[in-house]
This record gives sequence, C-alpha cells and structure tokens, in this order.
Amino acid sequence: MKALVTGGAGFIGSHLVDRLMESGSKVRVLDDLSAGSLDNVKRWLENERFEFIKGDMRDPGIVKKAVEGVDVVFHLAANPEVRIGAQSPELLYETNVLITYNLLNAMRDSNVRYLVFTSSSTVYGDAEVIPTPEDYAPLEPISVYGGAKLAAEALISGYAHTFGFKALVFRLANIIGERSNHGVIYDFINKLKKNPEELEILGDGTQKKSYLHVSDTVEGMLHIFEHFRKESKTVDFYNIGNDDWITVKEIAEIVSEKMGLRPRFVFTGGVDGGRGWKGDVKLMRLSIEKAKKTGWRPKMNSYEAVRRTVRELLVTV
Ligand SMILES: O=c1ccn([C@@H]2O[C@H](COP(=O)(O)OP(=O)(O)O[C@H]3O[C@H](CO)[C@H](O)[C@H](O)[C@H]3O)[C@@H](O)[C@H]2O)c(=O)[nH]1
Repeated sequence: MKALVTGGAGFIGSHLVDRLMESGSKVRVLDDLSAGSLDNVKRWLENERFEFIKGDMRDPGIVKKAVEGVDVVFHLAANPEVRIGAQSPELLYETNVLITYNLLNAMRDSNVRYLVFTSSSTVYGDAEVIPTPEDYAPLEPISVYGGAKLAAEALISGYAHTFGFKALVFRLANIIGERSNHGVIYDFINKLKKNPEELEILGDGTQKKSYLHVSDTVEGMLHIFEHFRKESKTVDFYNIGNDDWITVKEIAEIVSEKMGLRPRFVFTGGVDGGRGWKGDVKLMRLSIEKAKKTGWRPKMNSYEAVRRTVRELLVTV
C-alpha cells in the first residue's frame, strides 16, 4: 500500500507515519511545516519507502503532485486551534475547508481509492445527548473550527459518492501525547515553567471532556480503516475517544502534582458561562460503541492518558 499522509510531520500525523512505516507501507508526507516539524519524522528520512514533500495545500498544483501514484490518502493537515476562530475565521476556512477541497479535486483525476479524514468532536457543538453517537442531529457546531470540519466532511461525502472513491471520517475527541505542541496540557506546563507559583486557568475549570492518547488514536484509526476496507459503504463516520472524561481543573491538579508544584489556581471565568473562549465546548464525551464493535478499544482512559502525556511532554517542552 502506498499512502499519502497530509500533515504527516505534525502531532497525530507523525505517529500515524510511524505505524504505517513499521507495517511496511510506502509513505509520502505532504506538510508545510507550519506546526509540524521534520524532527517528528527524522527516523524515516533516509528510508527508501519514505518521501517528504514540503508544501502548502492551498496551492492546488502541489496537492495534485502529492496524490500521484498513491492508493490511500490520510488527510490530517489542518490548523487545530479552535480558539483562533473568533479572530481569524478565514485562516480556519483555508486550512480546513479550502485545502480539503483542493485535495478532493486532485483525487478526482487520480487513482486514489480511499480517503481517511480526521474530523473533530466539535462538529456536534453543545450536544444534548452525552455520550454523543455518530448519528446525533442536528449537527450545530458552535465554533468556526467545528463548522469548517463539518464543511470538509460534507464535501468529502459529496465527492466520494460522485467520483467513485471511499471515504472514512473520524470524529476525534481531545487527542494528547508526545509531540503535541498545543492544547491544555502543553499550555499548563509552559505557564508553570514561567511562573511556578500561579496557574491561570481559562474559563471556570469545569469544562469536562474526553481525552485520548495519540497511541490509542492511531491504533484505532488503522484498525477501523482495515474494517472499513472490507465493507461496502462509500462513506462512513466513526467517533474515536474515551468512555470517561476529565475536567480542566483536574488536569491542572495532575500537571501541578507531576511537576512537584503547588501553584495558586487563578480562574479567568471565561466567556459564555465559564468556557475558555468563544466556541469552547464545555461538555464533550463521544459514544465509542460503533468503534468498539470493530474490536478496537482504548488502552488508557482519560486520566491515564493525561498522566502519561504530562510525563512525555515534561521531557521535551
Ligand atoms: O491554557 C489553557 C488552555 C486550555 N484550557 C481549557 O482546556 C480545554 C481543552 O482545550 P484544548 O486547547 O486542549 O483543546 P480543545 O478542546 O479546544 O480542542 C481540541 O480537541 C478538539 C476535539 O475535541 C479539536 O479536535 C481540536 O483541534 C483540539 O485542539 C478547554 O476547555 C480550554 O478552555 C485552559 O483552561 N487553559
């Protein structure tokens, strides 16, 4: 199998590249290195099954070149920052919707048979059913980021049905682990390194979400992809997350404890009833029953994933 991984030098992408390379696949990475780093894929740079293209997917010519000769595209390139939506909606549009549109147009004229896309729990917005299943409706994102992911999902479905390829969409919970360079754990570690006495917590700290370690995530994606390949469905959607959830305040306590600190917690109070920022979903836990039916299950719960991530990031941050 020859795979293209967009965003393959990024956080989740590089872990996926590791698994694909270890299983003997040929892997091409397309990444603009805006958030990702060559360091994340350096162990493969000299490998003859590995190819790296530095390029911005807003350029249709680069995307066209990248899909040439591949069987499957894992599309992970994205700007993952929910919080920038209120300031830079155009950036989230370009780096989530426009680049997906460019990819789909490139796939029209290619022999790519499968597209695997990392969407997000944020497509559900403030869901009234928790744990939230894949068929929850209506999908009403409350952030520009969630809206952009949902728009990308819709385009993917339309193109797959029209142009004859299969598409698998993953709606991911909050993914954490080694090589992540944004998000709540990364932020807390950096804040505490600057000031060990005090920790600013955005919102009221009661935001409660489900967190999944990147190793469980990538294993789930590949396991479900193998299952999907044997099915007759043109497009399918799977939540990937954990059965439990954890509050931001509990995460702050774990990070502080692991750093051997006892900082004063300062809550900003946030917006719209204690959210960290406009569009921050306060309660998120996905139903993972559909994924579990394929035989996959997470090895670490949210608490274990947070603890392990703090250990991993303390070595590198
Ligand atoms: O310094 C900080 C940073 C974050 N938070 C809080 O921590 C929670 C988690 O925030 P993250 O930035 O870690 O993650 P998000 O929930 O905003 O989004 C993450 O998970 C989503 C899916 O659930 C998307 O996929 C997205 O790309 C990914 O960044 C939020 O409630 C936020 O208010 C703080 O209190 N202080």
